[in-house]
Amino acid sequence: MNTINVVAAVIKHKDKIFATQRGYGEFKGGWEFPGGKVESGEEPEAALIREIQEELNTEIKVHDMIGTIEYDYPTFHLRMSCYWCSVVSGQLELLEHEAARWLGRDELYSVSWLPADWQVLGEIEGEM
Ligand SMILES: Nc1nc2c([nH]c(=O)n2[C@H]2C[C@H](O)[C@@H](COP(=O)(O)OP(=O)(O)OP(=O)(O)O)O2)c(=O)[nH]1
Repeated sequence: MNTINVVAAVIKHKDKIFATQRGYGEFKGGWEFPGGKVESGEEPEAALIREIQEELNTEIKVHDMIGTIEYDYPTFHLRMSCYWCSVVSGQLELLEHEAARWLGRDELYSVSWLPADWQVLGEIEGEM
């Protein structure tokens, strides 16, 4: 099965994190951390900065890695590294997503996350 390498931004502000709802494709309607595929030869942190600029018109700073999810979807294997991030400049405009929410610790499980994402929520919850 082919593996896709994805990076995801867990953008934190005060005690909330930013979740987005996919606006298109196979997983439309599911909630995720914004990000996307790492291009060949690209450093993960640079890929994440690029993706957030493209999707949200916002410059971020990438902090520590939270963890790497490994998940088998029916047609591909996902390897997704998640990083704590903060906004440097920009307004988190939804250029590709359907909706977004700032979630507090007690609201973390209140959206329909993509299947792979559940793996990392415990880690995030523990560090919020
Ligand atoms: N960005 C992101 N993708 C996730 C998450 N959870 C999860 O299973 N995925 C999956 C969905 C997609 O199959 C894949 C990410 O691909 P993508 O479509 O966002 O990547 P991209 O922006 O480079 O996309 P494209 O140009 O190919 O449309 O990872 C998540 O929290 N964030």
